[in-house]
Amino acid sequence: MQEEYAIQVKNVYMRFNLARQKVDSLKEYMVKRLKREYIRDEFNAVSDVSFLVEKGDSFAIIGTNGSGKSTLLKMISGIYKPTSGEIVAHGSIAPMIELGAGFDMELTARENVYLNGAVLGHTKDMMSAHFEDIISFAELWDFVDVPIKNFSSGMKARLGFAIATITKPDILIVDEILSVGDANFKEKCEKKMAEMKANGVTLILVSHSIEQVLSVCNRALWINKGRVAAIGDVRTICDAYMTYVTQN
Ligand SMILES: Nc1ncnc2c1ncn2[C@@H]1O[C@H](COP(=O)(O)OP(=O)(O)OP(=O)(O)O)[C@@H](O)[C@H]1O
Repeated sequence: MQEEYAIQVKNVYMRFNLARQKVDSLKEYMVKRLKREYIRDEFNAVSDVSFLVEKGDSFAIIGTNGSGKSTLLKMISGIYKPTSGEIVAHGSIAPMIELGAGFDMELTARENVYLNGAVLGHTKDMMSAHFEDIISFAELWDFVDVPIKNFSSGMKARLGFAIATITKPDILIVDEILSVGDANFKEKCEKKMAEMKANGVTLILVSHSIEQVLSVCNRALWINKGRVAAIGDVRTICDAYMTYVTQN
């Protein structure tokens, strides 16, 4: 793989097993399995997906509900191992994928900054050095010693985004979670993403807001039923996707 690429995804598949019937106990499960009555449906959430993200690109992944966007992001972040295929990433990755991932709901915002920092591979000193900036960006000074189980989803997203971006990753992966933020926070995040972009950070963004995708990204992948529908310049791909959505 050539070094100008931040991420290479090659012929990637992700297969899930779905239980067809409800089983209430382990005993019932074992009996059904022995009798071969327990049937599982296998399906590919992602099928034969290949693409390259160049260093410094802001790359959007768009598609309808259930098309495989989050599954793809989880594989790129190393949360899921592809069933087959290969993913190579050059550089450190900060994933902001699931709201609250890397957080302990019983701990305070202050404690979670250190916990989440450790999950992302950063030292305590590093997190202390950035602590004030993180809380300021998230605008959470009034809640810094409150357990985050009492936070709204927008407050959790603010904290997660502030931690993920303060540590200057090479590749920032942002899933739909920004959608829970209010208009002011969304604007702040977009500004921050633009600043990171200017500093050469590669961004991968999943969003249902075509407006946001067009304002933040330069390239896009449209994924449909787990397969690549189209890939290229952001405007061309968004136009094709919007035409498809309005016709279906
Ligand atoms: N852990 C899992 N086990 C089984 N099926 C799963 C799992 N995670 C996702 N799926 C299924 O895989 C498909 C793709 O899901 P995914 O969350 O990647 O879609 P998405 O494009 O991110 O959707 P949305 O826009 O609704 O967030 C869906 O049919 C979903 O039900």
